[in-house]
Amino acid sequence: MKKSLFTSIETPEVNLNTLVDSYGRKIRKLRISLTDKCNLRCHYCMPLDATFMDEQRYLSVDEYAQVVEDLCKFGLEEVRITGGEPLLRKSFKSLVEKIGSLPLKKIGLTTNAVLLHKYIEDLCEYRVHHINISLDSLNEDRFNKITRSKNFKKVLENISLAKSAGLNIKINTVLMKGVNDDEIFDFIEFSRELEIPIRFLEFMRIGHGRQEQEDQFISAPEIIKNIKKKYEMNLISSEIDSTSVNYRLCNGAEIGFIASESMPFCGHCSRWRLSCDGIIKACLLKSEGLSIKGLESKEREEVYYELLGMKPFLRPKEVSHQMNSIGG
Ligand SMILES: Nc1nc2c(ncn2[C@@H]2O[C@H](COP(=O)(O)OP(=O)(O)OP(=O)(O)O)[C@@H](O)[C@H]2O)c(=O)[nH]1
Ligand SMILES: C[S@@+](CC[C@H](N)C(=O)[O-])C[C@H]1O[C@@H](n2cnc3c(N)ncnc32)[C@H](O)[C@@H]1O
Ligand code: SF4
Ligand code: SF4
Repeated sequence: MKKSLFTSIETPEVNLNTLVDSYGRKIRKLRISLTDKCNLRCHYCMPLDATFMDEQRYLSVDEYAQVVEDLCKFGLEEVRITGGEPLLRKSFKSLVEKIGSLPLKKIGLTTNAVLLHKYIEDLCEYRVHHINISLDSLNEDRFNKITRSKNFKKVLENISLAKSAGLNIKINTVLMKGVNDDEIFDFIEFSRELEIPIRFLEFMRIGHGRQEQEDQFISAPEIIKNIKKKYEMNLISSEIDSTSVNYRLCNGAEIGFIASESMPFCGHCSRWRLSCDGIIKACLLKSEGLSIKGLESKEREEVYYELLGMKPFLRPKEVSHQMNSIGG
């Protein structure tokens, strides 16, 4: 691994410290996982009898805020709250209240939306305005089968509620061959009608569904070819470190593709992750990370310095850990 560096550009007025690695990737986004637990059991993500860590190991609200505050000094701009299911965390409200007071440009939440109705006001008030919601089927039976739950109506209701409250919503849909790939055009219509962008995620080789991944995988280029038979697609410009490539269709729908398998985006990756037990990681697909729990300010800085050298340049092939354990 090449050595990494902090850059420091000082002027009389400002002190711009940024975290830039030796490949020129600036760390400006942090994903924080609030729990590895979940109230659903999406079959590609976790088994029915999943086991979770002891809550005693969780970071406290102050510990999360400390790391975010540290990183803000080094140029952090965005935080996305995830899990497991982040809305299960009992201290969710105090966490967003604290994070919302920090100098971040954008705060997001990735959720299955089952409990979203409880927190709409808090999200609006504490600047958590970018909500990505997982929805893998528009068919109730199928949704319930994929998630091994009975929450379809609640999730749809909560999507509408969040949209009416003025939150920026995006839908995340993992497309799986023989499971939900016959719904692509229904999803496009749903997105157009509700005026909510939808992103189709490639089924990644991570988590519980790794065995099925090979059979059920459909690549983004394959889906695009299919959609082009019906709609003209115009590329929309996105931030260079965006996970998705986005298009406007001729019917007005905005759709995107997160093609982590067929078109990895590691070259512009700007993300670090913080797990609920205080392990800070440079990559979603790497097991290695560094613990920041209980460290003093100077020691945390040393951890950030070391982590800069830990982000792979090429997408790792073998992944042994679960998505919910690191914050998907
Ligand atoms: N390989 C890889 N996949 C990622 C990364 N970040 C997100 N993803 C994938 O993208 C999916 C959706 O991520 P979201 O939680 O919606 O976050 P996002 O796309 O970064 O969110 P925006 O802020 O809306 O751009 C995740 O479930 C992963 O499958 C990453 O750093 N590497
Ligand atoms: C791990 S979940 C955590 C947040 C929340 N529970 C949710 O479902 O949005 C984050 C995202 O990861 C996606 N995901 C989980 N396992 C995946 C896999 N093997 N391939 C692609 N996406 C996956 C989910 O569909 C979801 O959109
Ligand atoms: S994808 Fe999200 S909602 Fe589904 S089991 Fe995993 S953590 Fe839970
Ligand atoms: S695989 Fe790792 S390095 Fe590549 S984009 Fe994802 S988190 Fe970043």
